[in-house]
Amino acid sequence: MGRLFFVGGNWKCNGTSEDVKKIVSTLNGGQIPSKDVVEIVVSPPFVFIPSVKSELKPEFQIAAQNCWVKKGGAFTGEISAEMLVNLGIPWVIIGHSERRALMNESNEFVGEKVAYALSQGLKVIACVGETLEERDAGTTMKVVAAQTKAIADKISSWDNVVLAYEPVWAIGTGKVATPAQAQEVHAELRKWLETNTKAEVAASTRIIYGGSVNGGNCKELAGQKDLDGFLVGGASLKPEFIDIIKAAEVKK
Ligand SMILES: O=C[C@H](O)COP(=O)(O)O
Repeated sequence: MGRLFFVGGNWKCNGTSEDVKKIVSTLNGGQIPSKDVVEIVVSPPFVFIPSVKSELKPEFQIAAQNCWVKKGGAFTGEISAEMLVNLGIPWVIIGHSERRALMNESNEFVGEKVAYALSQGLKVIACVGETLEERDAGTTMKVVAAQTKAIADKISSWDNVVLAYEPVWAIGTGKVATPAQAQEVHAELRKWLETNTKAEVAASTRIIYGGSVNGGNCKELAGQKDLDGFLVGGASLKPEFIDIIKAAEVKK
C-alpha cells in the first residue's frame, strides 16, 4: 500500500484565542485535497485544543504537542496520554527538537514516551534531527540513527508512528534543507528501518520533513521519492498552510 501524504501543522507556543479563531476560519475555508490524497493534523497549544477540535472541519485531525512519559498522577504541569485519549485526540508530537534541547529530553526518554503513548492508543509523530554542528561534523546519520534506534528499541510496531526528520538548523531559521539534502536523509532513514526493523516497516512508514517549509518550497520537497509529507511550524499559522497541504497533489 502506498504511503498517504501527511501534513502536520505545529502551532508551538503561539497565539491568542482571537488568533486561533482566525486560523480555524482560514483552514475551514481552504480548498484541500480529499482524504485519500492527504492526511492533515494540526497541533494547537493544549489550552486551545478543545475549541479547535470542535470548530475545525473533520478533515483536520488534532495532535497534542507533547504528553507525559507514563500514567498520569502527581506530575504538576504535565498532560497525560490518557487525558488525550479521553478527549478523543488521536495524535501526539513527541521528541521535538525544542523539547530535546530546552527540556533536556534524552533519546531514551523520547523512546519511552513514544512507547507509552502508543500503548495508550495514540498515534505518534516522532521527531529526529541533527544540529548544525553535527551536520558540519559529518555525523547527521549517526545522530538521527541513534534517535530512531532509541524509539525502535522501545516499540513493537511502527503502524501508528510517523517519523519526522527535522534538521535543527532548518527550524524557524528560514534555511530550508535543499530537496536533495532532505531526500538523502529520508532515504538513509528508510534504509535504517529496513536493516533494523522489517522491510515492510521501511516501505510503509511515513517519513516527513520539517524545517522552514513554506508555500514556495513545498512542491519541490514533496517531489522527493522518500519524502512523505511535512511537519510545518511558522507557516502553519498562515494561509499558506493550505498551499502546503496541496503539495500532496505532487504525489498523485
Ligand atoms: O515542528 C515544526 C518544525 O519545528 C518546523 O518549524 P518551522 O516550519 O517554523 O521551521
